[in-house]
Amino acid sequence: MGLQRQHHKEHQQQRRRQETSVPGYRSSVGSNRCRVAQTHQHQAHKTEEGVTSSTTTAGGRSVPDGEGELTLLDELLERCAEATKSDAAAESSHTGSSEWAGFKTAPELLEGVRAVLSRARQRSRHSDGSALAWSWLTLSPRPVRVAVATPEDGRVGVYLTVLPAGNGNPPSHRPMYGCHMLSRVLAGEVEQVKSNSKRVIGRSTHSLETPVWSSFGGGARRLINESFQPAIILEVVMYDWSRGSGYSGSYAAPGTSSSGSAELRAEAEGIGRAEAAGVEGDGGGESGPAKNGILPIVAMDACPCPPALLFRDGDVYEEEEGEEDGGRGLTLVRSDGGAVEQGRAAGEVVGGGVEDLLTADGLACDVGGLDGQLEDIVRRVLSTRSIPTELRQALGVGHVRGLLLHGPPGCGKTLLARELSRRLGARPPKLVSGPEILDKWVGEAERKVRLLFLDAELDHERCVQTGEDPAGLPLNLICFDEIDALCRSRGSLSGDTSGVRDSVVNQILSKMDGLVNLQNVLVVGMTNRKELLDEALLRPGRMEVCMPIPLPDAAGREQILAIHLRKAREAGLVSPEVTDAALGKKTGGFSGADLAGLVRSATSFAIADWRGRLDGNGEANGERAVEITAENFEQALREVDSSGGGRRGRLSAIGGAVRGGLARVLRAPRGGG
Ligand SMILES: Nc1ncnc2c1ncn2[C@@H]1O[C@H](COP(=O)(O)OP(=O)(O)OP(=O)(O)O)[C@@H](O)[C@H]1O
Repeated sequence: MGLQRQHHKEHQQQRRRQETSVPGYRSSVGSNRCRVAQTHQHQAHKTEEGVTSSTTTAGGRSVPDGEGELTLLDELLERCAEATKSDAAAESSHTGSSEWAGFKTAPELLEGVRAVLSRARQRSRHSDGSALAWSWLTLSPRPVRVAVATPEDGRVGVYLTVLPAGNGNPPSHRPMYGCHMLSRVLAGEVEQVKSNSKRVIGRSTHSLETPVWSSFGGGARRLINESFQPAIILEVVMYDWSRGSGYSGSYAAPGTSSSGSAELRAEAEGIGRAEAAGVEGDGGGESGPAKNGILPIVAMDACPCPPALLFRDGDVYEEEEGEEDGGRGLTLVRSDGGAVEQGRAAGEVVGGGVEDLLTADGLACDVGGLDGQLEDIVRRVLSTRSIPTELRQALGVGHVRGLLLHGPPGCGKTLLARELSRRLGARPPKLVSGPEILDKWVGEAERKVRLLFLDAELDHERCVQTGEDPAGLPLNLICFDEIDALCRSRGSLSGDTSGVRDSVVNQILSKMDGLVNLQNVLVVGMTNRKELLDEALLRPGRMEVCMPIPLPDAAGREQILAIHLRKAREAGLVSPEVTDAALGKKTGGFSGADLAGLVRSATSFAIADWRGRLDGNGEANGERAVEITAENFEQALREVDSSGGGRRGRLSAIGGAVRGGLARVLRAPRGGG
């Protein structure tokens, strides 16, 4: 108690200091909404997995990450304390959630949760990997999961789910079978959790509408969560391992189940063992063992389970229901009491995305000059994903899991990958750049790589456990820009970073083609320096399809110009004398980026012309507002050419070819050697 209280006290002081140093920053429990909104403002600036992180924008101000996290954590603690009190009162008056309390009572659970949160707060003072869970809570729409063990055969999983604002949430939750679940909104706009459960007592059916806690026993439930505001929801899943139910997460009951991601489990349980052995500074006190019958922590990590895994589309649930006491469900009700409708998660295309792309026209509208490449990508990478599984199995082929886009800068590699992921990604795509992954902390880069593959692995694991057909799994697209920064030939570097890079290469290789044969992953790598890549990465089964993305030819340049002039043309702001064909001929050696720059430059000349024509009243002398003319393009060509456009593209293409040739020569086995 002592040390923990001391930490808490210190932190309260720190928070008070924050309040005075950050204008407008409030910390009372009543300011939850503001806090959560801030949290999500931060989140909006993040890349997946919080790969880059420096500051939080809170109401336009800059707040160091750590401070924001700690304050949020404190607040959750306060909330838990309040909840414990109110539930204790409810139970003592027999009005609370005691019906499911045969397993553990709400106050006891909350005590356990509080203990976990307290420890997490202490740990988050250290800038080591274990603090990641909390930074993740504040940065990610995915839940942080804290697993709390009971001394008997059961285990209690605690999910803190951070829901982002708006409609981009996964719409429904998938329960673990045979679990009991409770949920409470700890902070945020969602104030009421309404249970749709129906229970038959005697001859009458009672609808259970508990405003705060909801309990569930196995089977399906639904979380309808479109268009509500950000919230942090605490869910407690009580799970009896001994029943061997179909729990689909990454934790396994100690000593059980050989399926699934052993690595993840090992990682989680590794932390757990360390916790149980008191390796990480516990501080004793409230979080000591077996308080209220709950061992406070077995494991805590940045939760690998995205809501999309736990919570799936409601329609799916309708099918899975049909148990005797069906009709279970969970509806989140907006704080304004408004209707909450069911919706699909943003970007949830699933399967249909592949079908749509099969003509290659779907992509061609935004990416120019790469028709041949698009057709090849569709044929080599996507076609197996569009045929029935039986046919694919009869053909004896697996899916291609890796695609490498390589070529000179500015020719559309990143653009193509983005378009692919936008149109194809059933899961929100993960786009990271190689240098972002590298980290000064030992093991951190590898961990970031593992996290990138986590969703796919968990999906896969769920299929293994439930016997579902993995062919129906949504595709996880992982894009590494500048992959040469990560996957250099092993042993080619010297100095401090060489070991890190080598083990990152190993990590990526093992994820792409490891023991678990993930069919639901497509890794897209992009590079200007293919010759630097580790050859093992390029072998079939890994980055199997290597697609050159060269400088566009005249026809390609026409297409790209048409794309970049499309909007202005539609608005009637481009002179008819400007033709893509004529411009295409004049821009030999230009990359797509050069052409985009050319259009921007011509537009700037057109705007300058228009401004020059304005009279004193701001009227453009009766002429059309802005018109991009052929003359503007001539000016732009002179400007862009003098700054190296085109020439740069040509040189870089020549440089690439020379480097590639050299690398091949150097790698070739020496004759007679
Ligand atoms: N084929 C293309 N079609 C349309 N626009 C293009 C094309 N190629 C490049 N562009 C334009 O150039 C910009 C930069 O291209 P992109 O970042 O995709 O190039 P890249 O090949 O990934 O370059 P780098 O290797 O330097 O990262 C794009 O956002 C787009 O505006």
